Amino acid sequence: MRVLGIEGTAWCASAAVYDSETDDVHIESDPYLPDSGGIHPREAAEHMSDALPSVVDAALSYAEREYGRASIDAVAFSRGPGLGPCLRTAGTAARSLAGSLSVPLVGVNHMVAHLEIGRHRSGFENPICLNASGANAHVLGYHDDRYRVLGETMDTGVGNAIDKFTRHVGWSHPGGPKVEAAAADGEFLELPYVVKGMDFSFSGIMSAAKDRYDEGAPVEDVCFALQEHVFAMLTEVAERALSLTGADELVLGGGVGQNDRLREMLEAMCTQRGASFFAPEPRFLRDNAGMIAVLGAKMAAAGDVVPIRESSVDPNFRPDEVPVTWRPGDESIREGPRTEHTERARDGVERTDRDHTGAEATVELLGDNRVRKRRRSRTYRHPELDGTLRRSRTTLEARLLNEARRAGVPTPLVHDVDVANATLTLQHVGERDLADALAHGTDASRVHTRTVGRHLARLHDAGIVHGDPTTRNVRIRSIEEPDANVDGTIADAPGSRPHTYLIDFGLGYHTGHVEDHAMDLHVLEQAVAGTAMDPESLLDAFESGYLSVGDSAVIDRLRTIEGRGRYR
Ligand SMILES: C[C@@H](O)[C@H](NC(=O)OP(=O)(O)OC[C@H]1O[C@@H](n2cnc3c(N)ncnc32)[C@H](O)[C@@H]1O)C(=O)O
Ligand SMILES: Nc1ncnc2c1ncn2[C@@H]1O[C@H](COP(=O)(O)OP(=O)(O)OP(=O)(O)O)[C@@H](O)[C@H]1O
Ligand SMILES: [Fe+2]
Repeated sequence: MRVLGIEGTAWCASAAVYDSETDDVHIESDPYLPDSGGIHPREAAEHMSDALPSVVDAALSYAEREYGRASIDAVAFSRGPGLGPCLRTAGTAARSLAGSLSVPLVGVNHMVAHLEIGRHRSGFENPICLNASGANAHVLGYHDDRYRVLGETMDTGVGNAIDKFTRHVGWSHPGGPKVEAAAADGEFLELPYVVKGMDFSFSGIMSAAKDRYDEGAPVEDVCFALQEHVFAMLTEVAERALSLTGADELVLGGGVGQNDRLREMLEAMCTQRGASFFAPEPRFLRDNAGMIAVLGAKMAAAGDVVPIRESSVDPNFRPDEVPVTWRPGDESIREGPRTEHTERARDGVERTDRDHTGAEATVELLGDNRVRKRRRSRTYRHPELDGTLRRSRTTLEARLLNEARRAGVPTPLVHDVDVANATLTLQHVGERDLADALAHGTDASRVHTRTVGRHLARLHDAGIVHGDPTTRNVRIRSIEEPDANVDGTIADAPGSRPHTYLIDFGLGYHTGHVEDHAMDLHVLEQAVAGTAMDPESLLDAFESGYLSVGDSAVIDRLRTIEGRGRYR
């Protein structure tokens, strides 16, 4: 099959021809470069209408030369996300071409295309994908017929964040390559580092970077520090996603993926944990119609075409809204191939009797009902950032584990704290992780998730957030008669051992803000929705547990967070 792809979400007017027999992708692009400042939506739309006809002509001439007349079988275009006026221009061009060539039209989600091109070029079966583009930043995994958003930016996209800093220092758009060049001569300085579970935010680090520059720090140093912090955050969340799902393949997508330092960090992280990493070549990372044509061919082959009258564009098109028609539905990130350590990590009850390597730490069983948790040095991080993070998270975890227990939330006892070696000796609790139980979808899982809701509400009431309440950070003990206990009350029976514990408080902090509390719930719900069987009833149980103790304003805020168009 041969597909003509059209890309026009924002800055890049592009057309491509993909031949699925030979796997050849020919791309013609004409970028919009603003004279000053960032991307102006009106100028970008004007560029799109001026430039698109000629790149389409060039792509069609190529197709005719290579494959002969009438060689195109379908036209694929980006339906969103992106700037409305640009999308509409590209959509109109695609519709009229499909009409004049008398071929079907395929509406492609641009972010899924960034992901699928990596999967296609790598040959990986079931990777986690990190999309690091201008207007977006998220980690995705395939589960239950959709690409689930496992984590994402809570404010701007990663490239836009970097571009805002370079505008502040007076550099022209795009800023990413300039920051990369300047960073080569820079030295480390400390900036904020914000990871919440698998979500992250850039606003704090960007205003701190501007402040450091305004205070006279050398711009090379600020650029160096920006890259070290921002890319370490992305690498950390990618590793967390691998750890949560047990996947052992990672692909990178998006324009910021052209950055050597980001690729180096991701490569190092994957090597350290025995996973495979792939980044497509730069022409497929930045916006391009090649990725639209390649995904368009897969969709067309699956019959996933769109009638012209239903082909309107969607500036807020999220990747998890796309029904994935071109992959077998029974594939899931949960079922992905396993490395030796994830095999051990995912084998159910026996897991507790073995040592374990998490995203951050190695947990060793010591006998005597104790475990030793050591935060390993991560070679991808700058040594200074690495040391600070490991030490501060160790101290914080010890303190918050104790405070949480005083607030009535079951946590392991802290037997010993060795900050210099980033090591804690803790009570061994529970029999397995909630994540392993959820994969089997039993009634008892609902009891446990309801209890997690109550635990988080108690924690929040005490002014603490967990910061990373994924299903790997809940330890459970089996409940013999789950049906008799569906209200989850047995944890409270006097003298009984708890059946649900919270662990891993290294990302926790003190706060009374409803927004921060709601983020905790969001992290838990993303983890459940992204990996569990029958997530709906689990989420209901979780929220009713939370409401039985906590503030309904937090649940209201959670709905707002979920509904937010977060990309700016
Ligand atoms: C919706 C769509 O229009 C949007 N497109 C987009 O963001 O363009 P993309 O090509 O994926 O990424 C552009 C960004 O990529 C950054 N960039 C390019 N080269 C870079 C480099 N060497 N280092 C860091 N950032 C780089 C630029 O500064 C710019 O912010 C998206 O994919 O989110
Ligand atoms: N006190 C404990 N009792 C029993 N098992 C534990 C305990 N602490 C940790 N574990 C086991 O070790 C695993 C990793 O621990 P933890 O989550 O604290 O480390 P981590 O590296 O921060 O993990 P991640 O970042 O993947 O959540 C847990 O999922 C759990 O299976
Ligand atoms: Fe893009």
